[in-house]
Amino acid sequence: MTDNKFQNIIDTLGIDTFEKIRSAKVLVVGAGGIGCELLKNLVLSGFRDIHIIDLDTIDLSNLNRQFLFRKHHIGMSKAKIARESVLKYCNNSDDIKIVAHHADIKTHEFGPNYFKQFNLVMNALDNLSARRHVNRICLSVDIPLIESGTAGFLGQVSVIRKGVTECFECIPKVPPKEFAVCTIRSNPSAPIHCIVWAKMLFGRLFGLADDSNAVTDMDDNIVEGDKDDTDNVIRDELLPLAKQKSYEQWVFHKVFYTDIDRLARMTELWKEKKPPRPLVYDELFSPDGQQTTTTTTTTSNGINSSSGRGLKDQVVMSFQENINMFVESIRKLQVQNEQNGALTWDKDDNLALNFVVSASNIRSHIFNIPLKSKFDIKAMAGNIIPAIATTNAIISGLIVLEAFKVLNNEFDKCKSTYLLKQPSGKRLLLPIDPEKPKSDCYVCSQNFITLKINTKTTTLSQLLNDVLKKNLSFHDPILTVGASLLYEGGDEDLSKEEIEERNKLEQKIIADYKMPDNTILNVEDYLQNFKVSILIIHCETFDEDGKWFDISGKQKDQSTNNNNNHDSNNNNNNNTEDDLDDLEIIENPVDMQIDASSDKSTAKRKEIESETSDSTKKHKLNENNEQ
Ligand SMILES: Nc1ncnc2c1ncn2[C@@H]1O[C@H](COP(=O)(O)OP(=O)(O)OP(=O)(O)O)[C@@H](O)[C@H]1O
Ligand SMILES: [Zn+2]
Repeated sequence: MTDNKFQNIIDTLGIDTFEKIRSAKVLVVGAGGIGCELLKNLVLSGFRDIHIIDLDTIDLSNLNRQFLFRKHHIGMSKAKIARESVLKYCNNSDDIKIVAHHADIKTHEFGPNYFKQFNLVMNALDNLSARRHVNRICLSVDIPLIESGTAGFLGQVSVIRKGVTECFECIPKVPPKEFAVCTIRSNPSAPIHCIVWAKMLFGRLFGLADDSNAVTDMDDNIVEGDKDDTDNVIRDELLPLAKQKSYEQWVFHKVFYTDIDRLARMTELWKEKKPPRPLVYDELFSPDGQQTTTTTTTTSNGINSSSGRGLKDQVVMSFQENINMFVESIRKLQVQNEQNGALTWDKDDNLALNFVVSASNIRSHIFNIPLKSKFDIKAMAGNIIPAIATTNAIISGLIVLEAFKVLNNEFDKCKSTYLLKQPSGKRLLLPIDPEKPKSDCYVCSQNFITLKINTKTTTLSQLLNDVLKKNLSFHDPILTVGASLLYEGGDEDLSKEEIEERNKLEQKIIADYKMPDNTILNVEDYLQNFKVSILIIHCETFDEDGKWFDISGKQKDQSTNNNNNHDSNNNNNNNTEDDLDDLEIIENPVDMQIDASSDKSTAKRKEIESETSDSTKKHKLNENNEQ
C-alpha cells in the first residue's frame, strides 16, 4: 500500500488521488531552474514513474538556484545528475523509477510514439521553439501538458488540454526586440547597440560564415561605399600593413579605425552629436604589443571605472583595461578557432564574454556612450533577467497542484496562474480560468496560415529556414502542393549527388517552384505529427523596415480567395524567436503583456480588473488560490 511519509498527501488529497499519483507516468522536459524544483516536488508528492529530458550540461552559473547540482557536477548531464540527486530524497527506496535522457526533446527518438506512454507532460523549458514542439506533439497524441515559465519575480503556470483549453500557440508571442541594422552598424546611441554589434563581430570573426552578418566587411581594405571627388574608391592603406603584423592588430585597426574613420566622415550623421573618434593601435600599444599609456581610472567620456568598489565583474573597467582584454581575447579565441573550428557565442564562456565586454566598451568609448561592467554586459548580451530561486519554487509547486487536477480528470478546475510582482488584493498569485482553444489557431484548430512574401525574389531555402523553421518552429518540414511533393528534408537515404541536387533546388525562387501567388502549400512535420496549410500571397512591399514576410492566422473559408486585404490575427514578424523566454508574463493584472489588441487579452483583462476591484469576486479569487 502506501508509505507513512505520504500520509499528509493522502489526508489532503484523498486516497484515490494518491493512488493515481502512484500509478501515473509523467515526463518532465527541462532540468534547469524550474525542472530541479519540480522533480523534487514530484518525488516528495509520491510520483514514482518519471522521465526527465535535458540537453544541457551543468554550468557554474546554474548552481545558485538549481539546487540538485553541486560544483563537482559542472560539465555533467543535467538530466542524469538531477535524477541521481533527487533519488536521494527518497533514499533510493520507495520503488521509484526515474529515467534520465541527456538529449534534445526535438529529436526523432522523442516523437509522438514516445509521448504516448505518459499520462502527463510538464514543460520546464526556456525557449519558444522547444515549447512549441512539445505543445504540438502533446496535442497530436492528446496528452495533457502543463506549461510553465518564470522571468525574475514573475511566473506562470497553465494547463493545455486538446479541445478544452487554448494551446501554447493560440496566442502569438511578443517577439524579442530587434535593432535596425543601421543603428548597430553606423549610429549606436546606447550600450546595448554596441553589445549587439560586439556579438555580431564575434560571429563574423570566429563563427560560421554568414552572409547576413553585416557588422563589418573583413575582406579587403576598401573603405566601403566611399569614393573621392574623382570617383575613385577610397582605400585605407594602413589596413594591409596592420594585417602583416598580427590578426588582433588587423581586427583592431579594421573595426576601430577604418570603419570608424569612414563613419566619422559622414558629416550628415554628426550634425547634432559628437562624431566618433577612430583609434590608432600604435598609439595604445608599442610595436612589441606593450601598452603605451598608463591605466586610467576614468574613461574619456568621464565614466568612473575600475577604482570603484564592489565585486570585480560589477566594476566598470578602464578604457585601457578594455583594450588589453580585447587584444588578449582575440589572441586566445583565434587559437581556439584554429583548434576547434567555428565558435558559437555563449554568455557562460568567459573568453567569449570577455571579447564582447571589451569590444562593446571600446565601441561605446568611440561613440561617447557610457561603458558598462562585465556583469551588466553579460545580462544584456544574454538577454538575462536574473533568475530567482523562490519564483521557480513557487511555480513548481503550482505545477504539481495542477498535475493533481489533471490526473483526476478535473479539467474544469484547472487554472492558469500568474505569479505577480506586486500584490493584487494582497495576493501575489492570480489564478484565472484557462481560455478555450482559439478558433483560428493554426496549431490546435487546423486553420490556414496566410503568408505574404515576395514569391519572385524569395528562395526555397529562405522559406524553409527563416519562415518555416525559425518562425513557425517546424523541425523537418515536408512540402506539398496538391498531390505533388515539392520538398522533403532528411539526409539519411540520400546519396551525395542527391543532396547536392536538393541544395541546388533550395536556391530556386519559390515562384519558379510551383508556388506562385495564391498557392496553398501544405507543410507537414512527422516528428511533431503536425501539418498546416499555408496560403501564399505575393507581396512586394511591407510596412516595416527590414520586414520581408508577414504571417497571419486565417480562416480556411476566407483564405482561398485572392484577397490581400485580410486581417492579421497574429503579430509575427521576421525575428528568430528561439531565445525568447516566451511567458505570457503580466507585470500587474491590468497591464498584461498579451497581444493587447486581441479579444482574449481584453476579456482576461476585464476579468482580472473586476476580480481585483469587486470584493465578492475577491473572495472567489481567494478560494481559487486555496487549490
Ligand atoms: N530542446 C530542448 N530539449 C531538452 N532540454 C531543453 C531544450 N531546450 C532547453 N532545454 C533545457 O531547459 C532548461 C531550462 O532551464 P532554465 O530556464 O533554468 O535554463 P538554464 O540554462 O538552466 O539557466 P540560464 O538560462 O538562466 O543560464 C535548461 O536546462 C535547458 O537545457
Ligand atoms: Zn492553439
